[in-house]
Amino acid sequence: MKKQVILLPGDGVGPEIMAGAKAVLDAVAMEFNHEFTYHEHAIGGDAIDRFDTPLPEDTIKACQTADAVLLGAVGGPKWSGRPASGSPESGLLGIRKALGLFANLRPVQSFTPLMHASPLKTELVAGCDIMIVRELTSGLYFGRPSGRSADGSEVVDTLHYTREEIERIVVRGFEAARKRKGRLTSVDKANVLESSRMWREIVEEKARDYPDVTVEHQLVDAAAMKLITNPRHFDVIVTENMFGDILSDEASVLTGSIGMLPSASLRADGLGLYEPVHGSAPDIAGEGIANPLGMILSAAMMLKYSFGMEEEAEAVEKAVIDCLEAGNHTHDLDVKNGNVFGTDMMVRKVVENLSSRSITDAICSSYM
Ligand SMILES: NC(=O)C1=CN([C@@H]2O[C@H](COP(=O)(O)OP(=O)(O)OC[C@H]3O[C@@H](n4cnc5c(N)ncnc54)[C@H](O)[C@@H]3O)[C@@H](O)[C@H]2O)C=CC1
Ligand SMILES: CC(C)CC(=O)C(=O)O
Ligand SMILES: [Mg+2]
Repeated sequence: MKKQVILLPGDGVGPEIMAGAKAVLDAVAMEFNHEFTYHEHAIGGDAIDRFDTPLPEDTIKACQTADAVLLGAVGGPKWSGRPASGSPESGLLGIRKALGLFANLRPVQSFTPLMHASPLKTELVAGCDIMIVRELTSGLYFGRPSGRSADGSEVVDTLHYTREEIERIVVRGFEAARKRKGRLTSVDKANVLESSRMWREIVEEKARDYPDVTVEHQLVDAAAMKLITNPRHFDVIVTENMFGDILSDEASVLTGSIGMLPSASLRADGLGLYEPVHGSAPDIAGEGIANPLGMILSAAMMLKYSFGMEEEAEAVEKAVIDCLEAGNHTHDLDVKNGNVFGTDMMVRKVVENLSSRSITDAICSSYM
């Protein structure tokens, strides 16, 4: 199959891990006889520096006509003085909105070789497998008004939803639960927020169409606690944009590192943008030590969700697990034994599990 992928490396560790995902996709293309072509475009701080805007028109146009988009990360201290509306992060919010990517899937699973890398007890973490379904193009990150008064003494952000926006993400949550263990936890703050009350009503309405799914409601503060005290309780979590953002970083602790978590941001027709859950990690950028696995697993999600390449996606996931089982890891994973590798060597270990020695050498020599 021929597929055109837009690469948005962005800032900080973004370009370092993007190179790793591309190497893994090159291995998949060779092994499964596909042709992936890549076009790189600017976003975030990189786009501010080069084009004076965090989201150039050209980037939006390229993404709109692509088969899928891969994104590294945006942001960093270099651009921290800018107003929210011109920040690197606004470029990311902007591309999600421009492409209509309302459904953000964030799978969180505990990997057996990393069980001891989590600060949580192994008996709590073992067997965790959660899918966070986060609403991505509305809610608190997009509501208007948002801003500061002229004299600087007042600020406002707005949590706004239409019925249709809640319905479509709730349906995604039910659909995901139906394909998994059949349990849906809707997370809200209905004891305080009007938006959450409507969210709850809609979940109850949609539940009638999914008698095979067991539904519960949890308040977000209690859900944050239960994610740590009883993570295996959860199957699918469906929630508002900011709640999902916060809960997914928290849930990453179950896996041992935020560097492990991938995500897919999807539109109804299957167009997707794939990115790791973490940010640009400015504290380690340029050191060549970032964990590339969240980015690589995001590329696996692209193969599955945008290209329908289930077998190829499973091959990448297996290559990652085999790499970890061989004792390989990056510095962020607090594993006692084994080899601590930098980004490039970790990528090579994954590519080795997909390809012959000569192909691995060819791919990695051009990339490292
Ligand atoms: N999707 C995106 O592009 C996101 C961007 N950001 C932006 O990133 C910048 C930094 O934000 P932070 O709050 O520091 O969050 P962060 O996720 O970038 O980093 C948090 C901690 O996790 C570590 N970390 C993150 N990714 C890692 C990886 N792949 N390997 C090893 N360690 C890793 C970092 O070194 C840091 O100690 C900010 O400008 C923020 O707005 C934050 C979250 C998401
Ligand atoms: C705009 C982003 C920085 C929000 C975020 O942290 C995320 O999507 O994970
Ligand atoms: Mg986040």
